[in-house]
Amino acid sequence: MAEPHAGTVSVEEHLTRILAAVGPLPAYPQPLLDALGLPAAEDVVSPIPLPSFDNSGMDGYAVVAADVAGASEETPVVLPVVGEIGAGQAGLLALSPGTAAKIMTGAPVPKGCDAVVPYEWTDRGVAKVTITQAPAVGQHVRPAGEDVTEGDLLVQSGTVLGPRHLGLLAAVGRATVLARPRPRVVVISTGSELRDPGTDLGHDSIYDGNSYLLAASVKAAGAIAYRVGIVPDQPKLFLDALSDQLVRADLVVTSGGVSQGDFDVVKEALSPLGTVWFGGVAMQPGKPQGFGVVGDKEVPIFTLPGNPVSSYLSFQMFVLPALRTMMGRRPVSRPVVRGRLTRDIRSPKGRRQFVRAEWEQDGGGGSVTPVGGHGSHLIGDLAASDALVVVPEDETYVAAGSAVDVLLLDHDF
Ligand SMILES: Nc1nc2c(c(=O)[nH]1)N[C@H]1C(S)=C(S)[C@@H](COP(=O)(O)OP(=O)(O)OC[C@H]3O[C@@H](n4cnc5c(N)ncnc54)[C@H](O)[C@@H]3O)O[C@H]1N2
Ligand code: MOO
Repeated sequence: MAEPHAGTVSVEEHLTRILAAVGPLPAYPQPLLDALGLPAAEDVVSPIPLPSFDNSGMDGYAVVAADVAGASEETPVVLPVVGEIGAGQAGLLALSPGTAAKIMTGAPVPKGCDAVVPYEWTDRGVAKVTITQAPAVGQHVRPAGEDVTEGDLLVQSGTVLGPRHLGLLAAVGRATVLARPRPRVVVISTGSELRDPGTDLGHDSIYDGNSYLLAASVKAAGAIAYRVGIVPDQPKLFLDALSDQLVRADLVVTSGGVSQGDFDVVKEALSPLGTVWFGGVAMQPGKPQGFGVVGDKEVPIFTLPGNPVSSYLSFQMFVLPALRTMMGRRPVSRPVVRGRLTRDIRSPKGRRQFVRAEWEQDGGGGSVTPVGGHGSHLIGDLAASDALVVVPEDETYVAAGSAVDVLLLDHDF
């Protein structure tokens, strides 16, 4: 892990320290459905061709095309029916000239057969069949290897596995695919004022929104969230909860208790360990931050500020890139797009400000409208937003109409 650093740092400096301390989790063969949304950690080549054998594309009769070449309504061809071939029940291995066999869609075509006559071109006869239309050579026969050849590269390492990839891997017989596991993330909310949603609220208490905000963000990132119950502002209880949870954690995220208060439990509990840095990052919201490692296995821990918007933003800027690194996803940080600002913005000097906003796509670009105030407690405004306008540290005013950097919060990347 990187040496703890003192004082206020830039967003980039903080992120660089984090990414230096977090690496990809070791890949292992995962059942296909567990790998949905994860990048493949191997090049997958096909062990078999697809189709894997010549098979019928229609329900009908397997024939030798030359036998029925002259068939028409006026000059029907009658052939004896010598057998029936259902999908997955191939009895007949070869077809003699001058005969026909019933065949179902997907069933292997017998040797000697080079066309299938669909039922609609026949009288559907059982002992003998009358054929009134001639198939071309090869018609309705789906040849082996038409789709995929043995040895074809099906999925390149790094491809994020979606339904179509997983369907293809199953179709060639793969039961598992090598992928990095989803990080298991323990989310702990701290604060003696917190109550669980669904319980009664005292005059001085609030509902614990953050553990839901953060755990849902973890899940949205493709990782596994373990939301731990609320921990009151007592360092011993916090350390107990943390050590109970470390056994199942690849990463820990806490909320609250990291600024300058008299009861800042996370800072008080973890500072003596010497493995977690606490300090300011030059951003708003989200100035008070902490990052380091805990436990024998040096599990990375992010101690995020308690104000809901600060917590969410810190997740987006720091935790999300760490999780994506662990899963092997690229890019690790949300891409910046450019948009046109519809209203003036004021911003504090020396801190990069992230302004909650609504994005409106128009043609090739988009416009972006700030939502609500700057306060980092305004979770209502956060929920009404789907974008963040990024105002650089040295700018204190951005005029309506300016082109600005924007982070789109609901975009998959
Ligand atoms: N004297 C100073 N005070 C504060 C400073 C400072 O520099 N000097 N920084 C302010 C900033 S900026 C932030 S951000 C907050 C961060 O404080 P903490 O991380 O210690 O968080 P708490 O004090 O525990 O809580 C802050 C705020 O958020 C509410 N909260 C906490 N947890 C939750 C939760 N799970 N769900 C919903 N809301 C939560 C809490 O009730 C407080 O209102 O510090 C400033 N103070
Ligand atoms: O930095 Mo705090 O997160 O502004 O409210």
